[in-house]
Amino acid sequence: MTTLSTTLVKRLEDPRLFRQYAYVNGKWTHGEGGREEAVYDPATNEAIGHIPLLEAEQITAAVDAAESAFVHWRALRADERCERLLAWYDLIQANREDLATIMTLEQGKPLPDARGEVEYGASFVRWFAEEGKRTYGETIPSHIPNASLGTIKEPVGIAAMITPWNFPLAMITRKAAAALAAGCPVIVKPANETPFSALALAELAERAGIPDGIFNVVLGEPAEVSKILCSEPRIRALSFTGSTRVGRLLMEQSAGTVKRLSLELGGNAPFIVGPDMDPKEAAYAAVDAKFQTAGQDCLAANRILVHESIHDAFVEQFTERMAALTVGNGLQGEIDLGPLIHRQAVEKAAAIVDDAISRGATLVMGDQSQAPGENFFMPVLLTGVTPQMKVWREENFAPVAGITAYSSDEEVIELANDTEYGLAAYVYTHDIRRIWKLMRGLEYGMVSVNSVKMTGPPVPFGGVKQSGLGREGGATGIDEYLETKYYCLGALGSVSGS
Ligand SMILES: NC(=O)c1ccc[n+]([C@@H]2O[C@H](COP(=O)([O-])OP(=O)(O)OC[C@H]3O[C@@H](n4cnc5c(N)ncnc54)[C@H](O)[C@@H]3O)[C@@H](O)[C@H]2O)c1
Ligand SMILES: N[C@@H](CC=O)C(=O)O
Repeated sequence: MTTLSTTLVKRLEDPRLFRQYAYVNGKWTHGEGGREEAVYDPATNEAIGHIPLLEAEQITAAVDAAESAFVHWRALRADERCERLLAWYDLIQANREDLATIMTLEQGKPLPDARGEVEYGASFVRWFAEEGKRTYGETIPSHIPNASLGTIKEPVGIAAMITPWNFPLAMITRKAAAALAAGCPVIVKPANETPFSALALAELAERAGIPDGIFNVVLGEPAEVSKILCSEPRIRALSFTGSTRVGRLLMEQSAGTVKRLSLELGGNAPFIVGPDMDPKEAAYAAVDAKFQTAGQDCLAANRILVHESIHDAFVEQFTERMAALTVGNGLQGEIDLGPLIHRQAVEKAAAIVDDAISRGATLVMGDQSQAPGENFFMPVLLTGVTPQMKVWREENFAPVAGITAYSSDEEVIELANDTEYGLAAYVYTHDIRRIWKLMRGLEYGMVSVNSVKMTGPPVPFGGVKQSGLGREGGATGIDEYLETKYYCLGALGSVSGS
């Protein structure tokens, strides 16, 4: 296996967090077929390490291990699982700096954002550690003479998790902590672009005393591994975060084993600005909501819909704020936007901008000759965006902002809903009647009013329409990994209150 890159060796306080193996049944595992893949720093295109591509039998071995380990893990008391999860949480926090460095190197996001993601990811571990103690069943007033009825909650079984590269740590912990707290073993398949954050989490899970076979990280050719995970009958739940395209595919592949599915898919968020808003306040918020993680965020404000009465003032303020954004290597200094994940993402962004211009949009800002490297894309502002353009129809997943003017609440609701996606929407207005009307009229799983920040452990995160199924986080996130068992205790004699 390749040696550690010198950049990483120098930067990590604990180099054992950087692993170039899969993690199965508590063992660091290489690929039995000898296949491997390089992982690149998107800022420099330098290989930072290699990962093994496991063979089919090795994926099945992970399921075997999870199946054996499940027996003991589910039998632990909820407070015992809570203690292991809290130990994991403490270790993630204690190693925050190294985890952030690994993340910036493999994903490209600026170091302060990576630190923020570690914090965010850890917060789900603490949340679900506690929620695991509150998986209550219920008693049901009986309609059957002399019987007691009720429900108990039981772990669904082995849970597989397939996660994306844009949030390489938090998208794992938001799923895995819920499953582990519920008593389920977990098999994670991270994105091949960003495997090292997942492997560092595995190292810390081992140190936290999470038993062998309970937290596994498998690596391989994505379509190959996913097919095995989806068709494996012993895997009872599949939780996926990623594109709607791949989500549909996994749904089809899981039909044969009728799995419990949680799907956190793409978004195409509208950002609606009412006529009563201060253009500067709204424009600054819109810049924040669009350009985080260089626009590679499922919550990114893709379609900015501004009331015609303040459109020009808004564009002026947006442009001014946007001009101050810095683009560069996330490890160096005060950077707002890192690189995109790879060259294809840059090409896709350029094609979306060209398409918009060819259909009549105006390019207000975004000079690509200023890009500091092959995988960088300078932030773009387009005005005069219409529903016919790709920038409107597709989740652009790039720092490309499109502004459209509208004239009435009815029109803006129709425009905002004109998409197959339904993850999150932003509303900026202080008019309470307008807030209520928009909140109710928008076909989205999450609506954030006058706030860019909307996520966190207590929140039932998720979308409607083709943005997904189910919710992660919050009081109900753990239900994705629990079965309800109904019981009827009959022939009890006369039961008082039945
Ligand atoms: N709703 C949410 O919470 C949320 C959060 C983060 C990202 N996302 C979405 O994720 C997408 C970006 O991430 P991405 O590019 O990694 O998504 P992606 O769908 O390409 O990949 C996601 C995962 O699926 C795997 N995969 C890719 N092709 C596959 C195939 N043919 N068969 C099986 N597995 C395959 C990848 O290796 C990765 O692990 C965006 O659409 C974004 O909106 C959604
Ligand atoms: N920002 C989102 C991830 C989407 O890409 C989150 O908080 O979950």
